[in-house]
Amino acid sequence: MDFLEANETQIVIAGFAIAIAAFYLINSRKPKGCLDPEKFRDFKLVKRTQLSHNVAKFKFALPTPTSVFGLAIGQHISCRGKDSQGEEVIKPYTPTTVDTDLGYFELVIKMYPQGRMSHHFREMKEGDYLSVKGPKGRFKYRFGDVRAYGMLAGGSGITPMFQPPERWTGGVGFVTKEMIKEHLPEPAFDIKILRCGPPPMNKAMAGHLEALGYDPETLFQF
Ligand SMILES: Cc1cc2nc3c(=O)[nH]c(=O)nc-3n(C[C@H](O)[C@H](O)[C@H](O)COP(=O)(O)OP(=O)(O)OC[C@H]3O[C@@H](n4cnc5c(N)ncnc54)[C@H](O)[C@@H]3O)c2cc1C
Repeated sequence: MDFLEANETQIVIAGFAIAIAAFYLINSRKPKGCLDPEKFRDFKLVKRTQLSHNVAKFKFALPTPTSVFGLAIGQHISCRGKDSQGEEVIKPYTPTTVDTDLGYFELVIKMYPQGRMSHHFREMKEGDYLSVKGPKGRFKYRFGDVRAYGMLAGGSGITPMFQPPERWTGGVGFVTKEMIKEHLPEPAFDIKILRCGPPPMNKAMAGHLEALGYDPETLFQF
């Protein structure tokens, strides 16, 4: 009996040792990200592309050409800058790139005339550094979690939706109830509808989704 108990203890200890070794092996193989959730880190602006009169794409370099940013799809970052009065300002932004884009990340920013962080981005030149902290956010995309996603986006809320699809194949334009019915998965327990837009749009979409019979449990607002 004593012999059996001693053997069982050894098996349990061996099991623990294997589990710890496997944990370290898996984690040492996982590429480390460049973000720190506690501390701001600086990234160099290497390219700035004007997309319209008030929207620009900002490309930032990671420490090496093979570095991984370390941001799950659907999560965002905090960016720190200075407003026109020289006061510190921190705002959330969602990169349009994903972790398979090695060595860099990109932000698409809409700059408002009186916007505080907009001022910082408007002033940024190639070679300047941006302070970034993260990852942040309640939403985490995991493949297979639901059967289908539906996405409703407007304004700068389009940026989180740029991440998952290679190319947008859904509808474009003023979003009506009919448009939702045509393009989004029908109400069901195993789908998720994501929405991200200006507050009036989010409110209108919430009304349409409720009227169409979507369960609130299947809705997520960024
Ligand atoms: C999760 C998340 C992700 C986001 N991702 C992106 C992204 O990828 N790209 C992007 O461009 N944005 C994104 N945003 C929005 C972003 O965080 C900022 O809200 C946006 O850049 C505006 O910030 P700002 O400091 O420039 O403007 P603010 O200073 O907040 O001003 C916003 C607007 O209000 C007006 N305003 C400000 N003060 C007054 C006042 N006293 N009276 C009247 N009007 C006033 C300004 O003129 C401007 O039009 C995201 C937001 C969230 C929550």
